[in-house]
Amino acid sequence: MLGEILENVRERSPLIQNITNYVTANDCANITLACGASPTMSDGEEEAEEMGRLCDGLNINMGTLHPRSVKAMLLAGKSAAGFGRPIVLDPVGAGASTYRRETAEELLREIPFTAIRGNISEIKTISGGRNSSKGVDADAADAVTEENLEKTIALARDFSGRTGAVIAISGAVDIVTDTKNTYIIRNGHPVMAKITGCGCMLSSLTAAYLAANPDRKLEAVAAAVITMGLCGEKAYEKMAEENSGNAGCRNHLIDEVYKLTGRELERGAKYELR
Ligand SMILES: Nc1ncnc2c1ncn2[C@@H]1O[C@H](COP(=O)(O)OP(=O)(O)OP(=O)(O)O)[C@@H](O)[C@H]1O
Ligand SMILES: Cc1ncsc1CCO
Ligand SMILES: [Mg+2]
Repeated sequence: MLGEILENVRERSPLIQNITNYVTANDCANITLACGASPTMSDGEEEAEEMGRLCDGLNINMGTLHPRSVKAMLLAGKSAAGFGRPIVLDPVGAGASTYRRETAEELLREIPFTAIRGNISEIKTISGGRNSSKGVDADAADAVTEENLEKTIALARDFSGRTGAVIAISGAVDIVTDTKNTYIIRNGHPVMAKITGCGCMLSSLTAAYLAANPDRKLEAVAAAVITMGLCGEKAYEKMAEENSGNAGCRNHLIDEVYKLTGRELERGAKYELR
């Protein structure tokens, strides 16, 4: 079932529009290709509306915000929504500045997101109006632990109810939930927090998986999160064999997504569904 979701991406090869940051844009484009989809990274407001129509899915990432990109996000988001395309929000560093927090609020007001994917600090900020963060990375004090797992699931389910979106919280433990069902995912490796853009790449994957599986939203987001975690584990093994660093690991990560089969995804998945 989860494997079928990846196979559908390869079969249907959806076009994914990414309005994203300049730090990790190239990695997002390559991981989109690696999973079998096709990326476009254009962020000009002049073509945003047309791109929103042309694409099969849209990923909006707040990593390096400025007024022109925000205009493009709003235009593309409204256009994509009008054509029923799935739209993902990655609220990068939402708590780091007033501009980011207010932009996240505006995007949430104006665009009906299909999924919202962020680290725990970002999701806490945009779900509760809290105003703190450690830049674009999760604050260690927010980490999801076995002790606060239930509370975190409740927060994510409540946020899903208020937005209508599937909520994905990434970290050592990943939570993917709608209002009723929750995947608790334990794939991944700590080295992933040392590669900038693992979260950004995951959001691009999420848009691709959703676009190819529009009727299985929760499963599609969970399959994307498991793909990223599992390929992170495989990439770490290669990194350790080679004694390379985080840049080598980043390349292996993209390669592992390229090579992953549906069957391997199912075999390697470590999750509990509640
Ligand atoms: N300590 C960890 N153990 C296992 N997997 C992890 C760990 N930290 C992050 N990951 C994995 O890394 C990926 C990205 O999650 P993370 O929460 O670091 O995103 P992020 O903060 O948005 O990243 P970025 O903004 O750099 O793109 C997810 O697949 C997650 O499961
Ligand atoms: C480091 C960084 N700064 C803005 S976006 C980005 C990539 C990770 O989110
Ligand atoms: Mg991020």
